[in-house]
Amino acid sequence: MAVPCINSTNLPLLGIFGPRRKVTGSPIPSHPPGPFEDWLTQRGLPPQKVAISHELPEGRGLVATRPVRKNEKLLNVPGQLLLTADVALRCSTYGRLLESSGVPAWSVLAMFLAETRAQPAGSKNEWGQYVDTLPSHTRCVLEWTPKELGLLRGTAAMRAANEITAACAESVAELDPILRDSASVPGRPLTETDLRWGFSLLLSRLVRLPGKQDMEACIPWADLLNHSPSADCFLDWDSSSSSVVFVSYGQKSDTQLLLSYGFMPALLSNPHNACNLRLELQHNDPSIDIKRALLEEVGQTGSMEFPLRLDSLPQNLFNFAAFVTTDAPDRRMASQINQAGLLDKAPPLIQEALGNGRLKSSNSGSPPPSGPSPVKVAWNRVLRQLSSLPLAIGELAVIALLSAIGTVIEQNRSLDYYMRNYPDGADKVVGFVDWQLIKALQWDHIYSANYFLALMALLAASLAACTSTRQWPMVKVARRWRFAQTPERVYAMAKEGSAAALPNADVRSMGQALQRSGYQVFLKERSLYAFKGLAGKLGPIGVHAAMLLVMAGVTYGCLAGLKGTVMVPEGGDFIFAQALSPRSSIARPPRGAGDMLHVNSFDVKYREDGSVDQFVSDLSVLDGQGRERLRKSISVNDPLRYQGITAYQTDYSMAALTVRALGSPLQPADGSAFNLPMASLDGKPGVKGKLWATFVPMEPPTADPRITRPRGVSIVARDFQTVALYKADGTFAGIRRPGSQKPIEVDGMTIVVEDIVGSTGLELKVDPGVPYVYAGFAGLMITTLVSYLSHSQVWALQEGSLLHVGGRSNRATVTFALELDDLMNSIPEQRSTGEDQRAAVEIEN
Ligand SMILES: C[S@@+](CC[C@H](N)C(=O)[O-])C[C@H]1O[C@@H](n2cnc3c(N)ncnc32)[C@H](O)[C@@H]1O
Repeated sequence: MAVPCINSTNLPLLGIFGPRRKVTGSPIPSHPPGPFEDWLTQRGLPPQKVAISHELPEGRGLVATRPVRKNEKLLNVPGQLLLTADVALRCSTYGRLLESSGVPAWSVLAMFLAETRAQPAGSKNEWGQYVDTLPSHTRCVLEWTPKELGLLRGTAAMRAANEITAACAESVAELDPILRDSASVPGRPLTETDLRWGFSLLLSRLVRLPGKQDMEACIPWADLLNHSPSADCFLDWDSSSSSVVFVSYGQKSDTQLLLSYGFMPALLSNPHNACNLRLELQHNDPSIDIKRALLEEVGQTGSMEFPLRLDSLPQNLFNFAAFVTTDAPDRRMASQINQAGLLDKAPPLIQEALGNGRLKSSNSGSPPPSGPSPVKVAWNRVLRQLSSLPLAIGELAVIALLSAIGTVIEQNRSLDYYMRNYPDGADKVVGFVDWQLIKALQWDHIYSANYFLALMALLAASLAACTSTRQWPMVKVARRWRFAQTPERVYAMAKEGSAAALPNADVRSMGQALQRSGYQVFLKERSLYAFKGLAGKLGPIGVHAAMLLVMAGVTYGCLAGLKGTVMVPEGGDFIFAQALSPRSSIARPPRGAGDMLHVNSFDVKYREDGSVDQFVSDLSVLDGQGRERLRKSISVNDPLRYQGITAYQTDYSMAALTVRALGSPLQPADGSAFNLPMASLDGKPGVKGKLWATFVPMEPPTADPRITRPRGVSIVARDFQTVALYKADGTFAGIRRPGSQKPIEVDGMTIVVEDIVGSTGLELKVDPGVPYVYAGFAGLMITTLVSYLSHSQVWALQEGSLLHVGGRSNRATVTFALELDDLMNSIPEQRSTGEDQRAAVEIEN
């Protein structure tokens, strides 16, 4: 007699051994044997220690009829009582159709149950007696109305319910052609409802028998055993009297029992009740990349699901939680995530895990590690906050905003300038910007304002923190040689990459091929690890370093630089040091600051249409002895550079008007030309744009107190091309081109405008940060390009004549897959050795 030997620890339905512990309960009467028991006996069921009872809280079930010893066999079910798919195919009217359709075992059984149920009484097949005892409803999810299903909305059970109903619908659809055929068979034609009943019966009764290669079967008699979550795997019983025989259907959660079996254990009575908890790496974790890389090494991803049960917690949940929360992830912690098992005592572990983030499970036997010092924890926290991406983006945004303000508002001008251009009161620029606000917020020198410099320092700290907490550890991980010791590891490492098993291939040939393609190859016995493009991992660090260099250069330039503006008339000169003022107390004048700058000439070049083309100053640098050290004509965007000092052409002015004015008391007796100083009318009421003016007196100065304003001709110039002359009474007299020698008679004077003497406006700068800024930008360009290099890794493991190869790349994955394909194709095929052939024969045998 074949006995289905079922162990309840890995089996959904039955246990056949006695209980591990006693339970108490009132004796429950068993049912007197009826036709079903007779049928069972006819089919070889031996006398049992249990009997059917119909008066159980769970409905029908089995009760023990005498005391059962611990580990005693409880049920003996003969082989001919197993209703398997093979048996069903043999007994079914649709056997051939079912066989040729290739539907799975559970569809065959569902069809057979439905078919048998539909057969008319008296002409049922040999399993009719059994099928007639089956309940017409199981209350499993397949019988729920859409409204009832809707109650699950928003719960994890909804997904499971959908999966079950979808699987059933798919199976029913597969059986549809056979259903249609059932109309031609004697008896009632089968409907989808019949089939669904069959499937719902199987959901609650089908057993998988591990001892019989996981064969699926319905087992009359044994399938009358009810489930108890506290059955302690096998049975609950009362040794004193007939007791209810319970079996554990397996360590099932309430949801599983509700959906598949149509009942729920009493609240909190099911220690196997579980709900899945998903833990993920935190997106703002500065170590997220390194953690991902470490998890990949151990074949995990950044997200894991853990079944939470009332009685125990999965050990690796804590190890994963510790890994997620730690500031110092390492390989050892990552490898502990794969530790299987359950913890019985969770709370202290939880505290420790979340307290210091470096928990080891109590099962490991060793005392928990002491953890990092509070200073280190605080330091790590600061680093983590600093390296947060949102913070860095915020810093950059504020710097960009302040830079925009600095671009719009002229920098380092006089207070007078700001008072004139940003008046207070009703004329505030854009309604709120006035000179007081500009001064208060240091917008007149925003790039050297203390808060701007502090912001730059903060950004620098963010970049440095990101480099040390994220990028450098990533490089360290990438530099490690990681050999795969099993084929599974090869394929796990190559996850989302390319992998293949090459027959008759040699790991050394693979190594040579990789080497030829520029990989660095490491071979350890049968295992190979190769990589290239490590620079791609270093690139981002270089980008950060270059940005830091640029920022350091800018800051150094701001603090240690000197600055000044001068307006020098043609022929005039000045000593650099006199015009330069330090930007902070640490600024030192450069070596050439004691030398002199002489303006040989200043010229304005005009286009044909009269518009200004360029301002050109011819400058000479003279040393203490008056020797010319450098001469250069500078123009806008083409400055003079001398020993760290840069002189830019930025402005111009009119210094004097050279005239001859016959009739004026200023006219020298020899009739030669003389200079009249010109004054800027910039900012005067009614004046727009640049305007200069001078005055030619008609009379000598008088001591008469009644004459307060001398009389004379006003000459006004907007550019170097023309001047306008106005009579003493203010009326317009005429226009003249300087140098045209054309005289004009005004108020009794004959005036000839010879020339306008210009002044060149120079901006002087000493910026010791410039070399660093340039170097930083050069580095930025190079490292940005380097960052785009792919970091590719390949693993290979020799297993007999089979070579397992896997690889992945962080960029250009398609190109990498093609490259790896080509490499694998290029490996010469090895002839199998005699040993390999022997091994193959043994396996076949
Ligand atoms: C394998 S059968 C057990 C025998 C079943 N009571 C019968 O009368 O045929 C599984 C079904 O029994 C019922 N059942 C089993 N254990 C139960 C329990 N502890 N509470 C309520 N119903 C239970 C459920 O309807 C379940 O779908």
